[in-house]
Amino acid sequence: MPAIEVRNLVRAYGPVRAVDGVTFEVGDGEIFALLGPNGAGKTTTAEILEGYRTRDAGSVRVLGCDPADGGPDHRARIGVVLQSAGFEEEFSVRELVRLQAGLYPRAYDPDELIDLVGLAGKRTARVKGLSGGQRRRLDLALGLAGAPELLFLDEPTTGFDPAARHRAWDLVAALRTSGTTILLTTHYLEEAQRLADRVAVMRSGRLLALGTPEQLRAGSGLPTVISFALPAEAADAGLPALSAEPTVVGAEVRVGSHAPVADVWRLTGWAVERGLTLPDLAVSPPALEDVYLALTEDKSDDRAA
Ligand SMILES: Nc1ncnc2c1ncn2[C@@H]1O[C@H](COP(=O)(O)OP(=O)(O)OP(=O)(O)O)[C@@H](O)[C@H]1O
Repeated sequence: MPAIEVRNLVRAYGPVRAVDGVTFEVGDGEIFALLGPNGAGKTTTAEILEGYRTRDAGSVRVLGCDPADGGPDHRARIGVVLQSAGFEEEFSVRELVRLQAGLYPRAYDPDELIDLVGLAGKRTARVKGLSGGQRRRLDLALGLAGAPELLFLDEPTTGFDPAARHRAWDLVAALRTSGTTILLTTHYLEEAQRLADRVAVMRSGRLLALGTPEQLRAGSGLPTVISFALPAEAADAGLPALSAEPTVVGAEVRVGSHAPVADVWRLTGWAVERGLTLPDLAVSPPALEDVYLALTEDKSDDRAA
C-alpha cells in the first residue's frame, strides 16, 4: 500500500485554485520532493495531507486514512516540520524536545535526537537565545520526536549554513535507511536531487512533471554541456565540426550537445593531433536545476504576487 495516495486534489481560495487537480502517490519508505515556484501550491498540498487544511475535491489517503478524519492514533504516526513553527521562548531545547517526545507512544530518546540535529551544545539554552538556523534544527528535532512513519519536511534547511545543511541531508539519508517515508518541499534543487527518490514539479496548482531526477533529466531534451578553455595558441586553429555551434566567451568555449560522446571524441582527437591540452574540459549532463528552470521559466506564477 502506498504511504500517500492523492487523486484529483482541488483546493481553492476564492478565485485562486491553489491546487488544481493533482494526482500522485508516494510509496512506503520513499522520499518524495514537491518542487515549484512560490505560490505553486506545495504547502497547500502538504497541509491537506497533514490534516491541517481541508480540500474542496478529490480523494486523499495518508497511511491508509483520510487525514481529514485522522484521530490521535493516526497523528501519532506522522511527523511534521513546518516552515515557521512557534516556540515557547522560555523553554530550553531539552525541555521542549522532552515534552514533544512525551506526547508519542514510541519516541526517540530526546538527548540522542538533540545530538542528531547538531544542537548538543545548546541542550540547556533557552529557545529565545537560538539563531534562525538553530531554530530550524529544533523544528527538525520536534518533527522527529515521535519516531514517525511518515515525515513532512517543509523547506527543512532554509537558513542553514552549508555544514548544517549537509548534516541535515545525512540525517534524512539515515531516516531513509530506517524506512521512514518523507514528503519534502524545498526550493533547493540540489537538496531534491540528492535526497529524493522521485520529484514532482508544481506550478499554478498543477503537476508539470513527475519522476525520478534521472527520468526528468533524460526526458527534458536538454543538452549536455561540453566546456573547455581554448589555449591561446589554438585561437586561430578553428574548432572541429561538432554537432552544435559552440559559443565562445573570452577563452571559454561551450557546446550544448545532444551527441556528447561523438563530440568529445572529435574534440579530443582534434586537440591530441595538435598537441593541445584543453584546460578545464568538463562534460556536464543537465542537472535537476536546469530541468526545473526549463519547466518553470517565463511562466511566473502571477498568483504568487
Ligand atoms: N490561507 C490562504 N488564503 C488565501 N490564499 C492562499 C492561502 N494559502 C495559500 N494561498 C494561495 O494559494 C496559492 C498557493 O500557495 P502555497 O502556499 O500552497 O504555495 P507554495 O508552493 O507552498 O509557495 P511557497 O514556495 O512560497 O511556500 C498562492 O497563490 C497563495 O497566495
